[in-house]
Amino acid sequence: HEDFGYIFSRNDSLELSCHHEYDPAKARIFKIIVIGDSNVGKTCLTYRFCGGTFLKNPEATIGVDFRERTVELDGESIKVRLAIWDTAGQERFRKSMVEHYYRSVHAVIFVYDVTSLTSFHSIPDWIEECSRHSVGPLVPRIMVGNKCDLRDRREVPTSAAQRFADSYNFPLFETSAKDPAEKEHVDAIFLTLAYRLKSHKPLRLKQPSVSNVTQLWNQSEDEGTCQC
Ligand SMILES: Nc1nc2c(ncn2[C@@H]2O[C@H](COP(=O)(O)OP(=O)(O)OP(=O)(O)O)[C@@H](O)[C@H]2O)c(=O)[nH]1
Ligand SMILES: [Mg+2]
Repeated sequence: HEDFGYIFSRNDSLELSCHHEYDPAKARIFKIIVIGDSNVGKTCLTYRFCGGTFLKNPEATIGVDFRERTVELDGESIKVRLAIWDTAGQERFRKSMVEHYYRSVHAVIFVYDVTSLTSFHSIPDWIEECSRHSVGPLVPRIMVGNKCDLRDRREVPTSAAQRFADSYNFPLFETSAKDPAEKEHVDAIFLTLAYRLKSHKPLRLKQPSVSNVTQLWNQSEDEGTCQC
């Protein structure tokens, strides 16, 4: 079937029927797309979250790579399956897939490379592509600046990225898929999104404990607090 979202839901029900302890009533699956220029580290970030390690020598993504991780929220009471679409940044490897990327998407992660101003300046184009594909305003969007481990090569100051993110009302995170010390932070970024998707309402998030994180949910005053 052409629609990969459909394949996901079929696999989902297959697996659900094989695992008796898995309560389908408590399992929800969300499609998250990871978008941004080629070479910003989308594959390494998603691999870090789903595989737990830094992927050495990744190849440019062709079309899309699917990754998935089930996370437990609120202790173990709620299981959420994150179906992560690691998209291709190179135009020639993505053009036939773009419609599939955006179909029935639940959340969008825009990634840039903090050592590449060009990749940061591309973000408006990615936002524009997203809007063109009728992704609704209620679909959460976040921005991630990757490769923070390359401190000497930084080209995108946090302050500029934060101003930009604020102007779109996006939370901003800066992290590194490579730095092992950032592993928990990468988890926290995806968990943040999972909580938001689960609750279906905007959340005001606490500043994560990792010091070089910048994040904001610029939401209204009457919102809850994330537990991560
Ligand atoms: N130093 C450093 N290098 C990274 C980091 N994340 C990714 N890289 C490197 O950046 C290069 C590109 O990483 P990918 O994850 O393949 O980039 P991508 O965004 O998936 O690229 P496309 O698939 O072409 O869109 C690789 O050489 C990675 O080793 C990071 O956090 N720090
Ligand atoms: Mg890739």
